[in-house]
Amino acid sequence: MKVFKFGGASLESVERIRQVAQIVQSFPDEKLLIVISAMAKTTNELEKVAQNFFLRKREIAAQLLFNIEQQHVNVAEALLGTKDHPLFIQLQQFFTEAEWTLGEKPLRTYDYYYDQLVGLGELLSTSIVSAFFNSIGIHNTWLDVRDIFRTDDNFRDANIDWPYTQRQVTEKVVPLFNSTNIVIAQGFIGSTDQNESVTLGREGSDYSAAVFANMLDAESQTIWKDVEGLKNADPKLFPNTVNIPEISYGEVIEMAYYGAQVIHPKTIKPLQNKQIPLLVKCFLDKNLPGTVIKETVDVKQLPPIIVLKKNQVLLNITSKDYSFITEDKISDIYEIFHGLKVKINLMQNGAINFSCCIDNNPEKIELLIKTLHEQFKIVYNEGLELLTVRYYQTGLLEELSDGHTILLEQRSPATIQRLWKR
Ligand SMILES: Nc1ncnc2c1ncn2[C@@H]1O[C@H](COP(=O)(O)OP(=O)(O)O)[C@@H](O)[C@H]1O
Ligand SMILES: N[C@@H](CC(=O)OP(=O)(O)O)C(=O)O
Repeated sequence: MKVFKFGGASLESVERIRQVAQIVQSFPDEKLLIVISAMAKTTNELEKVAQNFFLRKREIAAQLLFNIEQQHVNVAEALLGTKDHPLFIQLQQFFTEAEWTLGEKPLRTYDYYYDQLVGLGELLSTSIVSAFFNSIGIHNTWLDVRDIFRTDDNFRDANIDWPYTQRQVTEKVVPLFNSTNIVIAQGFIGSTDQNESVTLGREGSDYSAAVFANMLDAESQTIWKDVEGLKNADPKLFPNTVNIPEISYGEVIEMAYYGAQVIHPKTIKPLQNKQIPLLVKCFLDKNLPGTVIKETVDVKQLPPIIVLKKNQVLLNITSKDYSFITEDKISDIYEIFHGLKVKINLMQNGAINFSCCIDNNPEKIELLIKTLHEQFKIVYNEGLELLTVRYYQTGLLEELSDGHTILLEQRSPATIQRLWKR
């Protein structure tokens, strides 16, 4: 059994979906559990639907939803060559359910409504791909992953109930492979014990695939991307990147921790626990070697690994009476960050101040500053970038930093981080 994951970029257009079909066809007789994300940009569009609904701008929300419907119906029609197919009834049902949600008064939290609306993207994309595959002879079974992945009600970042979900996988998913070679399921979503839809965090489909791989004891998980494999930096941000043929789980966890937006940070643990290799392959050319992520790889083989996080904010936190920032105060500061679920990307403390760098997330930052302000004086600086280089070399570091004003720096033998203003 292999687990495949196709992300939004691979479903960007009718042509790309046909390319995905060709990849799947090149694995005849394999048992494949295929996890699929929403078509490119759909999740962002659905977020706008949720925001407008919550702001009680129902007409705008309904119009945005209608646009998404049109776009999906067009793709489905282009792939199937007809509108006379049960798929269109299924799509209609999904949209009717979303319209019911839009008809409600938003009495519960934003995160709850977000999850009821935003997971729609994966239900649509999987239904379309499944129907298209069946129409061209790639026989498969469509699975509603909300019947399998049981989570808590931590909406927008739900946690999987592993024992319950494992039982569901064993009792409901494994038997499907007696009558089909291919099962298609949604990434990113699950459901609570009250049958409320949840999402697992943005870009969480890699993680969904890893949960399946773990629970199915898969021989490997492959994530199909628009890049030749895992590279030493994001090729959209840096020229002259190189492909990394082999890298360890630990190193990928570090990359994700520092903000590399290529593999979801939660993906590795379920795979590492069962020593399942993670392959990163290019859907544009499946013959490229890609990257193998496994337990041990000699770090001497690795090039310098570069991660750049944009849109950072530096907070300088000082006690109001200029007293020392000692352990008790640091503990208060941590509690505030933890309570508001704000991740610190870099921190440093001096005698009377504590500096830290966080993502500029407008949803959270206002409340964070307000809460910190009750005890501390806050100065903040926006529009910054955080560079992390592992296995750094001086020449490269100076080249990358050239012309930038460095506001904070931290280094260990393996890693350097620099927060700068361009
Ligand atoms: N170190 C890296 N190696 C390769 N790609 C990277 C890296 N860091 C960031 N990326 C970006 O990840 C993108 C692919 O991931 P993503 O857009 O999330 O795909 P999908 O949504 O289809 O799964 C690439 O186009 C690339 O710009
Ligand atoms: N569609 C969701 C989940 C996901 O993982 O997408 P992708 O595989 O395209 O990053 C998102 O955009 O967050």
